[in-house]
Amino acid sequence: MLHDPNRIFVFDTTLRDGEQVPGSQLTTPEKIIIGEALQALGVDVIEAGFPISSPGDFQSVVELSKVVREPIICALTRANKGDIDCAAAALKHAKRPRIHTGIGSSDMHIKYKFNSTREAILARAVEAVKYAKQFVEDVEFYAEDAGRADNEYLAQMIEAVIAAGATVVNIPDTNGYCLPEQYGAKIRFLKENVKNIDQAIIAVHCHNDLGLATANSIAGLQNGARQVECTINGIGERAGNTSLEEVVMVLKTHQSLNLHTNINTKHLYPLSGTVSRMMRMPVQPNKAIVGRNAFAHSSGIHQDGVLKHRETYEIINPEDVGIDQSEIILTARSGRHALKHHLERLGYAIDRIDLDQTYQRFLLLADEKKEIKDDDLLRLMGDEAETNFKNGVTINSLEVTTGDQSDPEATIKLNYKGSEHEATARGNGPVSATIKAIESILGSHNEIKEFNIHSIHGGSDDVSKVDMRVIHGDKSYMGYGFSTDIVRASANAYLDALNKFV
Ligand SMILES: CC(=O)SCCNC(=O)CCNC(=O)[C@H](O)C(C)(C)COP(=O)(O)OP(=O)(O)OC[C@H]1O[C@@H](n2cnc3c(N)ncnc32)[C@H](O)[C@@H]1OP(=O)(O)O
Ligand SMILES: CC(C)C(=O)C(=O)O
Repeated sequence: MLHDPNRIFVFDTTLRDGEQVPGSQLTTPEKIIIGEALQALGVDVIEAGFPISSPGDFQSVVELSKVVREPIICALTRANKGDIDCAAAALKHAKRPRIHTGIGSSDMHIKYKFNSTREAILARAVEAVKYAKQFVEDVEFYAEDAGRADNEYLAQMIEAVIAAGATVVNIPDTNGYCLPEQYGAKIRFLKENVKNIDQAIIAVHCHNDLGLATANSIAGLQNGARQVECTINGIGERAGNTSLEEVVMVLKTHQSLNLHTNINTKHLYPLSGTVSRMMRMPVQPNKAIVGRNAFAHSSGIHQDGVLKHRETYEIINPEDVGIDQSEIILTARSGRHALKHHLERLGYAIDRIDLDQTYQRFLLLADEKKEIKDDDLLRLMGDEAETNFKNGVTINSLEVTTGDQSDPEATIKLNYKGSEHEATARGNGPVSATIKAIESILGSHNEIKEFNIHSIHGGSDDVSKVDMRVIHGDKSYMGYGFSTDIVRASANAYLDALNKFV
């Protein structure tokens, strides 16, 4: 029934299973932003919510259905009429609606959750699919806890729900229990033993309780499943779901699997950041594909290799997932090649430096600090004073008003081109007001790519250190500023960067 037998349909459930993470609940406008980004990413199905669960979730499915028109919009239900009625109502504006209904299929669920029998549960499954079919053509059935279900019984259930009209049959490893070989064999068993299986698409929906969600999903796809259910950053109930970016990049990297998706992988990293911020779920630094360290190299042998030929230590081109470039992080485990690379990047003429001697001094500093940043290198090279304010744009005074009753406002007096200039500006915070005031005097706007505030010792009365990367033309300049006032430290950092090119 599929045009392309090797095409994998990506079913994203960030807004439903992902949103089951405690503290990650989204508002309707947030769901719409993520939904539109998922559409741009190229997912085939968006599971938008569980409409019966709350009026807010119902409304989110309604609103998302109105504006996100390309992917199928799916709503989850239990196997009962009330849930299905509610999902059908929530999907009434969807261009391509799908109801996702289902029930537990393992003896554990049948006995303890439902206090029921296999026969009665199978009958409820069929009834739910038939009922959902009265509202929409596209009905997906989930056999909850299929990972622990008896394969013979599961096959009977799947055959019955396909006969009742299910277009997609989802075989969830709800508790992340299976080994990849077991899960792959389960999908193969269904392919071989369910008579009408070719009338539906098999979906894999794996949880990560043993860290096997991606491996299990791939095993399922290798054995005949053609829809993968996943979430951005792998978020979801308990240890999470299969991570969309992982499964997509496995398929892209291993062309020999001969399976492909419609995902525009360059959107993966930006969308990971959006989801992380909106759901208040930081991405672990070593997370595959989208973690901060996924393309960061910090040990000398690796750094040397990457600098000589990126692919010695990178199986994925960071640009393919929307990351500008890999990072070479200087630590006490770095070698001369990495140090030279950073010194050259900061504009030092390497032929005028005694690299061995600099490297020894670098190691002493690196043993004291976990990471050597640009400002540490500048200080190591004794260069900071030289670049700081060398073109003479300096601050004479800075007054800032801020609070929660009006927009923050900054008035700044700068020494610029031999005379004093004053400007006032408003922003969404005191730092943005100050930067805008500086820019109105200098008559230029520069993008700030990175902006970090650190306290040196830790107290609220501490000196803050601000570093920022300012983009000017096709170059970027680091700026550093210090002050007990974070706004003043930010202004100092901005001017430090500006003075390198003004
Ligand atoms: C594996 C998954 O991720 S499934 C999705 C999980 N997501 C959620 O649960 C979030 C949304 N859930 C909710 O908002 C609420 O739990 C609701 C609205 C669905 C139900 O709330 P309540 O009616 O108060 O029931 P509660 O959640 O306490 O218990 C679940 C009931 O549903 C039944 N049930 C559970 N799964 C199913 C199913 N697939 N089909 C039919 N009934 C089911 C349980 O047996 C229990 O019924 P009982 O009251 O007869 O014992
Ligand atoms: C609702 C189903 C698909 C689910 O989330 C699970 O079984 O994990």
